[in-house]
Amino acid sequence: MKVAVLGAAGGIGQALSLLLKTQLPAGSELSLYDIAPVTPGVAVDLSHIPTQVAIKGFAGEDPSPALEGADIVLISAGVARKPGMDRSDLFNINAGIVKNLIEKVAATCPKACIGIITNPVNTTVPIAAEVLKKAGVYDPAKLFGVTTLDVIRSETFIAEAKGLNPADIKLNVIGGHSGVTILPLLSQLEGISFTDEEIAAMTTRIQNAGTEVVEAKAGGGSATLSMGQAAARFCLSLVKAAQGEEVVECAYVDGGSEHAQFFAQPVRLGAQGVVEILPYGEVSEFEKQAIDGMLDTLHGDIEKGIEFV
Ligand SMILES: NC(=O)c1ccc[n+]([C@@H]2O[C@H](COP(=O)([O-])OP(=O)(O)OC[C@H]3O[C@@H](n4cnc5c(N)ncnc54)[C@H](O)[C@@H]3O)[C@@H](O)[C@H]2O)c1
Ligand SMILES: O=C(O)C[C@H](O)C(=O)O
Repeated sequence: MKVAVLGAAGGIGQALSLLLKTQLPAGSELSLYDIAPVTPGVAVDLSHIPTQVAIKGFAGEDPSPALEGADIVLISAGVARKPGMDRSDLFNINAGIVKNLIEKVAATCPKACIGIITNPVNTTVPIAAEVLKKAGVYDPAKLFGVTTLDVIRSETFIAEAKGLNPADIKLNVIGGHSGVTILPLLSQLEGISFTDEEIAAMTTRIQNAGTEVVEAKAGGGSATLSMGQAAARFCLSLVKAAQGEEVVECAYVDGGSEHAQFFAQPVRLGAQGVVEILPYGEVSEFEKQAIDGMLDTLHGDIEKGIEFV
């Protein structure tokens, strides 16, 4: 199993690469790519950690050498938010970066599962889909917007609020990955009850959690360490699924929703990526209204990505 991380010298890329170096199964290969010249050095640094995961770093304009033979490609290359910005403000720079990188993925490892972390995810994933379609290699079962950070934040905040172990919290977070398009399905939590006020406040906190980090970092970027953990969890789920384990994760995927072409919801993973896009189940009236309320934004975000390519 070979995993390529594009954007590997960045805040997320380095944290993610560290977690993968220590947690991928023995015999795996890790390939780090970034335009930053430090990237081979990041790989040398990580290579001194005693695990049976081979690691190599690549810098420069062309990611192709890093992509050769990759089974999984995780993309966090691009710019991050500063206070006062929305994720959509990153479109002008990140859309082109994702487009160029996906063209190389299409040419070099067209059968790889691709996890897009680069924001705005609601739009960069449709961009990736269009690029792969143009290259004639699009398999919707293998393209994911990584929304796992919304899931782990929900697990953390709910456990904190209710005095529980976060490991015991299991929930779906659906929609997309920005503001009102992030919807944790709190009504589905078994054995945990919330007042209407608590539901509204918890939903808002989860939706604004990215901004909470951006403001706390005061111009120094957005979530990197928690995102590294989230992306590692998602990647390790893909690896487990490839090895025959039954795994379900929420992700932003193509073609499983009545609401929008791309929608985050639970997906059952297997050796070839998505085996089945699962229904997200019963929702409360509050959640139904929240789904209706996110759709204009989500459709606009998706359209912007499709038009870009
Ligand atoms: N999906 C999510 O939940 C989530 C969470 C946090 C951050 N993000 C997004 O992830 C992205 C990266 O965030 P970060 O904090 O790691 O940023 P960062 O600035 O620390 O790192 C980005 C890296 O991308 C590299 N890069 C830029 N252009 C490149 C190119 N063309 N090819 C290869 N590498 C390139 C840079 O050299 C840098 O090392 C941002 O867009 C951010 O908004 C997404
Ligand atoms: O908020 C951001 O800009 C980064 C990321 O999407 C997050 O949710 O933390």
